Amino acid sequence: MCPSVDRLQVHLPNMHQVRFEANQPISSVLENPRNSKTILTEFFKMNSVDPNARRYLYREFPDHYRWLSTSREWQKRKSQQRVLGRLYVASPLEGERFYMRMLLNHVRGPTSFEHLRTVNGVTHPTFRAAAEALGLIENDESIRQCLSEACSVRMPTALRRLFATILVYCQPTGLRSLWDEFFPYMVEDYPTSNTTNNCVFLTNKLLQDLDRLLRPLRKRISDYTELPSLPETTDDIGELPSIIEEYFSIPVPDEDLACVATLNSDQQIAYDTIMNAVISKAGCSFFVDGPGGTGKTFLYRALLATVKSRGEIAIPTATSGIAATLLHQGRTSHSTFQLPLNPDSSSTCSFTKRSKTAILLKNSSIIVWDEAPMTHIYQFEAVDRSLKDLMGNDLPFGGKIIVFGGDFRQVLPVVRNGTKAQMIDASFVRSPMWRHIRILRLRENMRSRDDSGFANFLLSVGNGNEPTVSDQMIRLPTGMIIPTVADSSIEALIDQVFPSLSEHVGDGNFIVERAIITPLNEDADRINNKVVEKFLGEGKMYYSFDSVPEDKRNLYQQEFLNSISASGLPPHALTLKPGVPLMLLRNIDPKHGLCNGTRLLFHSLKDNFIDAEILTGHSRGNRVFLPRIPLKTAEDIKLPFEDGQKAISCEVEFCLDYQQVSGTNYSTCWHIPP
Ligand SMILES: Nc1ncnc2c1ncn2[C@@H]1O[C@H](COP(=O)(O)OP(=O)(O)OP(=O)(O)O)[C@@H](O)[C@H]1O
Repeated sequence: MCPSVDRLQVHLPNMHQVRFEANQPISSVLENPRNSKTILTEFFKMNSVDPNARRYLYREFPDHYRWLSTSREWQKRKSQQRVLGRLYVASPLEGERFYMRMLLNHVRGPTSFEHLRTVNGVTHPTFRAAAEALGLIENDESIRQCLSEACSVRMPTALRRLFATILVYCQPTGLRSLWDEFFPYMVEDYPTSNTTNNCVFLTNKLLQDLDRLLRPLRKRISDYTELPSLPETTDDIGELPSIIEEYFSIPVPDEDLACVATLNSDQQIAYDTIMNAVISKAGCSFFVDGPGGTGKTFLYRALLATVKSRGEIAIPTATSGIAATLLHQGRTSHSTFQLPLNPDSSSTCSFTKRSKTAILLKNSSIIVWDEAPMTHIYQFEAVDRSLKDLMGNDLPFGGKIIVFGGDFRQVLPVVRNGTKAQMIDASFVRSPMWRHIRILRLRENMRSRDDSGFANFLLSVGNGNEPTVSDQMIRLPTGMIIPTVADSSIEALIDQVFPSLSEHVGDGNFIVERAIITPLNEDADRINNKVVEKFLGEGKMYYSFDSVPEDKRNLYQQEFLNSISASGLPPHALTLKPGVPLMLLRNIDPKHGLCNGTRLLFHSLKDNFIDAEILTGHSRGNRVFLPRIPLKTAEDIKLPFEDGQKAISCEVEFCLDYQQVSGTNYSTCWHIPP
């Protein structure tokens, strides 16, 4: 019974229920002013006279105002009593009432039905149109609008990438008309051909470019039959030698080659040992073991650059997309080996012996696999089986030179709801192959060279040497703790991590070096909102469109779906301002630097896509456009319905990855004291 619940009417103008006696003349019923006052109309009235009332949504109103049924009016609540407001249900089949209810759940302080239909100064004829203008419902035209808005920025490269992303993730209908409409904008930066058939030249060039963008996403332009087809002569880019040609067409970065000259002593020993194996073609596997910051990635870059500059193939891969972006031409291990999504003890990789993947693997001199401790044992076994088969060699991994690397102190394979023992059992060290692997150790923390206290503390936590206080909690050194200050601890934390934020708006280097890490989405959302408030200017709210497939009876109300904060999905309402840092939550296009964990800088406010600049990885500095993408919640997530779908408004969240707590990928790593 506590807190009490007030039910709130939801009715269209003059469509509310009125009670009257059977013998009452209808004219007296209509003339009685009491009958035209409802909980909703009086909510509007209160908003028009009391500025304080405008702070609340309709459903929040009963917590601050009390409905007096005798006088039929709202009155400011004096007591601290907690009251919940619940709006009566409306089904999408009811049309306008459903959309009005949706608006009531998002618009604060409406003063009339007409005001509720007004978005950015425009009064829309229907509630549906208003909900659409506010970005609450998906529009049949949304993909077209997204592309046409993107055209106005006049960045054909980003536009072509956006078009490829839409092809893969958004399943657009009427593809041919989208192509026809946006073709001129996508080819704007191409040189014109002197040949008579300039249009054919531009079409083929665009098709080739799109095909190149689609390949890493495992699609081909020919999969989209509505589009013009790529002529035979140009469609053979992916034939046998071309994959190797493509590999060598990208030059070795000078800064990676320069790493070789500055290796520290541990790195040098590891480098020499591995290079000797490469030169003598002695098939063996290594594991580069080093706590966070000891220069594992630095060593891989040196190795990969040296091998490639010798004219040999070096394949860089990593378990997560974000680690892959740190390596030149790096791809996730899923994509490199075409690993099954849910492998078991007898799985193999899905590439065939004649595929391009197989050609590249077979001809490679070295494979570097970063973040190996995060990979499930079955995935290593699948790669081992497939490489043995490919190479016709029974040595571990078919006799290939593989350099695994990572840090077992960081993240082990994720076994959802698994115990510690299950996670350890799923890890590489439990594989029979582990005993064939030669361990190379890196010990000097290169990231915290000027802060040995922090480096030692981190190592002590990672090695499990730090004394626990109770419940396996460790005591943080006082210097790392921000003292609790009544209600403003979060503010103090934000000021510490992002000092003088307003002076650094748009400063990618400042932003990318700092982060606040928190294990719960709920806290991340709360902190994000506070940080975004500190940025100057008006924000733009991006909403998700949430739905449950097959929910024909509309069992799940919008506000319930909107309130779910599922792992891996951004919040329903995401406020962004220019200069705000973002983090991508999906592997959209790892090859071009867009993967789970990529950090971006939000550029400008657009209604239908996010215009941002990549701040991390090899694609740093590139501008990208991210459309709305349909996403599903994970299948094993505990929701009261199966197969829940959450089509989210955008892919980004200024939120922080909590996977790397002990890895300290960020220079400042603060823990919020409990
Ligand atoms: N020999 C070196 N000379 C100069 N700088 C180095 C050297 N080795 C590593 N660094 C620098 O130290 C920092 C940490 O290195 P790196 O990212 O390679 O560590 P890591 O072991 O891969 O860390 P993590 O486990 O957190 O991913 C980087 O900024 C890198 O450029």
